[in-house]
Amino acid sequence: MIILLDENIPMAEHYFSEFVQSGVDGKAQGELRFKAGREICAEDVTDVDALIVRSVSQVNEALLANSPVRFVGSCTIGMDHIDTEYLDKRGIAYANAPACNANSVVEYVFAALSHLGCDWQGKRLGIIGMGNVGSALYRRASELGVECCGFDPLIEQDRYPVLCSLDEVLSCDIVSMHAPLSHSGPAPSYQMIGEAEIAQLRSGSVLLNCGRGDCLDNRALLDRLKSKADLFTVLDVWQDEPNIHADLLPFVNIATPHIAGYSYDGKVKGTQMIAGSLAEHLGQTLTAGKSIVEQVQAISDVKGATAFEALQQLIPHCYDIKADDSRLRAAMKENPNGFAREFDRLRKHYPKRREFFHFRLANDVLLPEKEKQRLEHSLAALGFSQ
Ligand SMILES: NC(=O)C1=CN([C@@H]2O[C@H](COP(=O)(O)OP(=O)(O)OC[C@H]3O[C@@H](n4cnc5c(N)ncnc54)[C@H](O)[C@@H]3O)[C@@H](O)[C@H]2O)C=CC1
Ligand SMILES: O=C(O)C(=O)[C@H](O)COP(=O)(O)O
Repeated sequence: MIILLDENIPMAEHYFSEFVQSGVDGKAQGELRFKAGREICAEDVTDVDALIVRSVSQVNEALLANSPVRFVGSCTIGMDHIDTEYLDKRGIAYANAPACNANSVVEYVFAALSHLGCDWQGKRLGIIGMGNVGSALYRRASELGVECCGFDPLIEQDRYPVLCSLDEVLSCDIVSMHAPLSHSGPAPSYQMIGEAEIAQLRSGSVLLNCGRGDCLDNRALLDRLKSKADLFTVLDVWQDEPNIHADLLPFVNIATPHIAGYSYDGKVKGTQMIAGSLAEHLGQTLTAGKSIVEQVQAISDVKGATAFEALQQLIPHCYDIKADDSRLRAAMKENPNGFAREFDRLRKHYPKRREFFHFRLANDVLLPEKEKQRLEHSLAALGFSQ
């Protein structure tokens, strides 16, 4: 079997080699091939049986019309790059990796708020899209005592009493976008947050987009930020990636190159899930074992006069979102004519980022009793090891 994979798939050999194992004569019965996701084209798949991609490869008729591909796997949550209608028509099996990096995105949101100095206690959080990511964010924020509500037109309210109108979400102190991209259907999300919705955002509120760039009208956002810089904005996803809008970047408080879901744990889980789906498609059982070494790292020397200040010190030890932001700005400054290349380069060479459960606070922070309790509770709610 010949498998073509996006080169940006960690542990790909570990999980996919068994599909091209040696035959009786010692020769491999197939091949794993790797290519940059954005460059995968029709000529690459003329003899390929399975195609394993990430979000940057457009999988559609133009790519697959003359190929024998029977299985497409995307090691991502999002599926907007896959023309499932076409694959259904051709009888090509496909799979994505639901929730693989949902925890990574949730941690990104808290890292961003912490970096902005936005103490979530007493704030209202509005979530757009209450799927795996949105509901995980909802659960975690609720445990932290944050008042939350969510907008999701595709879920029945009876199933989820926290659901509310988009207007209500937009009136919150923190608005976090986690909708998938869609252009049609009952609730198209393409530019669902446009000029009118942006105008509804309260002065001093925080807007985060960690879903898809096209759900937010970047031009309208820039207009608002230019006329009144009264919002805090966190953009992980952008319109027209990787050609992000250069003029928007300076107005955004935290800017990252679509890496909210890039924890190593989340990415490897995506690889493993898709290898499992391919095995299932082939009627096999995946034999590759777990590839990640679980280790808890102790963090000490954390200080602060409040629980939030202590968290502000602790979180960057685990995930330093400011470093992601600085790398993006520095790369764009150094190479103003090569934004797209820099965006992709940062994604390809993304440092290994472990999720919060790999860390534990090792020192006693000198805090008043009430703050101490809040810190302990917050550490557990955020998923740190004890
Ligand atoms: N920035 C990043 O690195 C990452 C981004 N994502 C994006 O986040 C999206 C959401 O991920 P999950 O929650 O795991 O997906 P999911 O499929 O579990 O849930 C998506 C939810 O959004 C809702 N929805 C659909 N259209 C909507 C609309 N117009 N307005 C509000 N809600 C709408 C759906 O009903 C569903 O409940 C993915 O589709 C992907 O595009 C996911 C992972 C990482
Ligand atoms: O899982 C998703 O959906 C995402 O947005 C991915 O984390 C994005 O990563 P790439 O697929 O673009 O590497």
